[in-house]
Amino acid sequence: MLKYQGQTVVIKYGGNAMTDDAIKKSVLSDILLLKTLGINVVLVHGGGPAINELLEKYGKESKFINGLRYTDEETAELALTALSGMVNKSLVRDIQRLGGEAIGISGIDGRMIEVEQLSEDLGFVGNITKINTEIIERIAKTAAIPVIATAGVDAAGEIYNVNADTAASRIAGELQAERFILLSDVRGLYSNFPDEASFLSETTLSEIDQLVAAGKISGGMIPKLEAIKYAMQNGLNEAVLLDGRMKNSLIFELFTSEGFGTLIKKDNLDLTKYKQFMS
Ligand SMILES: Nc1ncnc2c1ncn2[C@@H]1O[C@H](COP(=O)(O)OP(=O)(O)O)[C@@H](O)[C@H]1O
Ligand SMILES: CC(=O)N[C@@H](CCC(=O)OP(=O)(O)O)C(=O)O
Repeated sequence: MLKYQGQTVVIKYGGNAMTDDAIKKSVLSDILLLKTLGINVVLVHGGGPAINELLEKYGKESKFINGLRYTDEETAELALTALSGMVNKSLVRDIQRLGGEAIGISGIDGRMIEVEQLSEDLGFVGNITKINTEIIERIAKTAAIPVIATAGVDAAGEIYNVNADTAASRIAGELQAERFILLSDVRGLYSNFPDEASFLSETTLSEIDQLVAAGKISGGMIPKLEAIKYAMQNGLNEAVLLDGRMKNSLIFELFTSEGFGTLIKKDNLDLTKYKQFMS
C-alpha cells in the first residue's frame, strides 16, 4: 500500500508563496499527484497580497495588528472578493488546466466556518466558533480536491475575514488530518530569523513559547504559530512549516524520512517526572 493512501493531508497555501506562476503550477501538480496517489488532499489557501492589491485599487490602506488585518465592512467585502472570487477560482482553474478536478468553496458555503467577532479593535475579523466539515468530507471523497477560501459567517449571516492559517489549522484538527502542511514564503521556523544557521528542522510547542517570549517571532508568523498551537492542543498531532517557493518541497517533505521543513511536535515527555518508575 502506498504511504498516506486513504489518509487526509491538509495543505495551507499562503498568498506570499503563490507569487511565482511557474512555481505555483509546480506546487499544484504536486498536490494533484498526491490526490492521484489516493490521498485525501484538502487545500486551504490564503491570499494576503491579493487582498492588499484590491484594497489599494479602492484607495484603502492595509493595516495589521499582530499579523491580523484590521477589517471594516468594506474591507470584509473586498477580502471576500479577492479570496473567494480571485484566488480561489484561479487555483481551481489551474488545477483543472493541469488535468485535475477541483471544487472551490468558501467558509460561507454550507456555513463551513462559523465565527463571532474576535475583538472590536479588529472590526470584522472572525473568531472561529465551529467548523462544519461535512461539505469538505463530501468533496474529498470524490475525484475533486476541495479548495477552501477562509471567509466566515456569524449567527446573523454577517461575513467576516478569517486568517487563513487559523482556519486551516482548525480544519486540519477537525478532520484529524494525518499531516498538516503550511506552505509559506520561508524555509520554516528560525530561532533567530533570518540567520540561516538558526533554521529549526524540528521544534516543540514549548520551544515555540520560549521563542515568542524572547521576541524571536514577528508578523504573520505570530498567528500562524498560535493557530498551530491551538489545533495541536485540540487533537492535531503535528504540523509542518514548509517552503512553498521551492519546487517539489511537498514531495520531499512527505516522502523522505528527514522531511524538509520545520516539523512542529507536541512536547517531548519530561522523563524526570517518571524517574521513580525507571530505577
Ligand atoms: N522566527 C521566524 N522564523 C521564520 N519566519 C519568521 C520568523 N519571524 C517572522 N517570520 C516571518 O513570517 C513570514 C511568514 O508569515 P506570512 O508572511 O504570514 O506567511 P503566509 O503569507 O505564507 O501565511 C516569513 O516570511 C518571515 O518574514
Ligand atoms: C484576519 C486576516 O488577517 N485575514 C487575512 C486573510 C488572508 C490570509 O490569511 O492570507 P495569507 O495566508 O496569504 O496571509 C488577511 O486579510 O490578509
